Amino acid sequence: MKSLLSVQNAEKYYGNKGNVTKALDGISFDVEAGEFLGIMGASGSGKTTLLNCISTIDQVTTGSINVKGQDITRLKAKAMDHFRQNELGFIFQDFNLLDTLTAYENIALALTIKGEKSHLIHDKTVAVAKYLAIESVLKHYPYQLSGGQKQRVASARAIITDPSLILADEPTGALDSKSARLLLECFESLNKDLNSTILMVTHDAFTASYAQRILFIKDGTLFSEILRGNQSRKAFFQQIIEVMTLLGGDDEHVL
Ligand SMILES: Nc1ncnc2c1ncn2[C@@H]1O[C@H](COP(=O)(O)OP(=O)(O)OP(=O)(O)O)[C@@H](O)[C@H]1O
Repeated sequence: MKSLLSVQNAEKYYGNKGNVTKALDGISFDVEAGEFLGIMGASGSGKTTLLNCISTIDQVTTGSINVKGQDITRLKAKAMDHFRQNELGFIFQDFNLLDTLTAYENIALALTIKGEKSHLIHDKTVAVAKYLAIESVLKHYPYQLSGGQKQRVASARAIITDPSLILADEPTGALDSKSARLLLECFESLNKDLNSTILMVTHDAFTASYAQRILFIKDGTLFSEILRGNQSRKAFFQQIIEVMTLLGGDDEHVL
């Protein structure tokens, strides 16, 4: 089966002669459609750089990144916009909601920009909101929402266009543990019920334990990979902690 995402020998250098940082050092991996993949690693290991290169916010120095067979490192500006709009959904640590728009308007924005018919926008927005249990707050502005509600609005916004790939960067970073659990259960059902492909960067073992597979990155390269398989989430959590210990650090440093 062909991969949805294929990263091959990706290298990324920052800086210039005499002052070069190698943020990605020849990393390669594949993600199948319908996978829920976690990416972990110590601070500075290259997680955000990797996510930024996949999302075309940044560009690899060498190597290729294929999404649905298309090398996205070679896209021209217009094709890149199209790729971002149609293939990707973004979820950020700090929500990135527009403060002057209601939850409904935030969620519907991508469809509004696309020029979809308003009844279709309405039906889709309400359906997605119901799915994420935020239907009752659709008329609220971001300042009227809890952190957990904000992140579920942001998640609704990310999935409303049915993207091929959902990219989440520390999605639970600003949430209390109850809201984090609720959000991760939403991710789990998105992945199971709707077959959404999720790529989630996190430093948190609890958050990562909701993924099916985890890549551990060290110094811009792949250090280890573990699969949840049939084991319970708790057992997987323990396995994650063990790899984090091997990576060299405690909770505070390995992340
Ligand atoms: N724009 C930049 N210019 C120069 N160096 C950079 C830039 N962005 C990242 N780096 C460097 O690249 C390396 C990888 O950084 P990156 O932000 O990808 O790590 P990370 O794993 O996401 O870290 P964290 O968990 O702390 O967010 C680090 O050494 C960082 O200092």
